[in-house]
Amino acid sequence: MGTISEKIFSRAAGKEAKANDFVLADVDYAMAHDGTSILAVNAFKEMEMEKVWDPSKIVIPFDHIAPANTETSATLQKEIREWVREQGIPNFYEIGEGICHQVLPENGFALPGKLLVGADSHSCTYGAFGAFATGVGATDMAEIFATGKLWFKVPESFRMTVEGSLDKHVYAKDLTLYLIGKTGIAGATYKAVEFYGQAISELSVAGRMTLCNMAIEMGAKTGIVPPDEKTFDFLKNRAVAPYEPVYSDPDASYLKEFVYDAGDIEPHVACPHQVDNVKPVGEVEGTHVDQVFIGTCTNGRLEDLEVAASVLKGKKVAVRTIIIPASRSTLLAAIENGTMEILLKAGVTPATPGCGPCLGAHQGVLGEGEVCVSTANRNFKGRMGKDGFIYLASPATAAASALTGEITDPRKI
Ligand SMILES: CC(C)[C@H](C(=O)O)[C@@H](O)C(=O)O
Ligand code: SF4
Repeated sequence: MGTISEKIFSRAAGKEAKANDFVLADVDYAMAHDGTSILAVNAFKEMEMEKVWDPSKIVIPFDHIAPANTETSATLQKEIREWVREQGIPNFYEIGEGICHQVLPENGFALPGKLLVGADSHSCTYGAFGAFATGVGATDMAEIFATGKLWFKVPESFRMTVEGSLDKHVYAKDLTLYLIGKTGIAGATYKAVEFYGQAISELSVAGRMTLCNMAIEMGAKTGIVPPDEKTFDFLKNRAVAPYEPVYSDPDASYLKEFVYDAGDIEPHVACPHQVDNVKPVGEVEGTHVDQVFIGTCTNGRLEDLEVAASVLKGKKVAVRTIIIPASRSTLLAAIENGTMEILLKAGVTPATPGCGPCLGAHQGVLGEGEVCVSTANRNFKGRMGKDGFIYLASPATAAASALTGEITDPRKI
């Protein structure tokens, strides 16, 4: 019978949908942020549309260059705010509320069985809740704004199982980088990757978000973790609508199945300039570091900040270290439980919840030849400054490297 994707598309298209079918599907929630909504809004206006299909289903967070860094971005943001007001879109999140991929789950939009589409490639993050969630371009988003529908080719699915438990000092990010290293940046192109196994069930909700966030980095259309009690607990008092969890059938058909052993996974880093250039941290230990960045939609959640604090507690960073909580509520929680104080005393520089320097626009871009250990999801050439070098790592590895000024195995701190 069906995979999770086939089942979600069957419901959303109102007829049985199988892998490779083309379907016109009803989108449950649509997201566009300050970086992409202006393009979508312009395309929407060009279509001579007046009203969006359903203002309550559209979510607009301001996170990418927030607060604005130039007059141009300030003016574009002003135009989006005006459009949001005109359209009566209630789910608008101002600068400082956080990164779109944190804001949607926290506010209960990322729900099992739903179809979510975002004008951002890391919208696959919501698959951590058993949704089918994917990124589209601005003109597709304009189509959704207008009609609430979009054409999809139902993806074929991969089944990735990670058996056993991760070691104590190995985190969701290490697991994710390991899987991307095995699959390659194009190894799962246009596939939906379903994740199974003990190591996946043992991941926290935040860890599952880290994993699904980076599904796109193996080329996947989305990554999906089947929802369980942890998911339902997280959604209690948050879900904006009733939802129905969807699971694959025992005889569902997968294009490929992969089985990995969590015991084989150690701390990993993705070396410049490609996300699948993944190595165990030991192979690059000692590499000089100029900046450490802990944050983003991949690893800016409370547990990530807590891990960093556990490494930095009572010590001082040796290089400039920027820490950006993924959302206002993450920042508040980190203040309330003392995490923020530990980090500040260790010498880190905080910034407004949002994307920060992740996309190379502001708040910590790199100088020529500089090296950054970052907890983000992309390390392409030019990503954080045109001649910078980015090593992607877990918050533990990033914090350990901040203490020494060189890439450091967190197990040795
Ligand atoms: C700006 C936006 C379109 C982009 C994306 O889609 O991923 C950004 O979030 C990124 O991570 O590069
Ligand atoms: S934090 Fe980085 S990867 Fe995530 S949405 Fe923002 S720019 Fe994109």
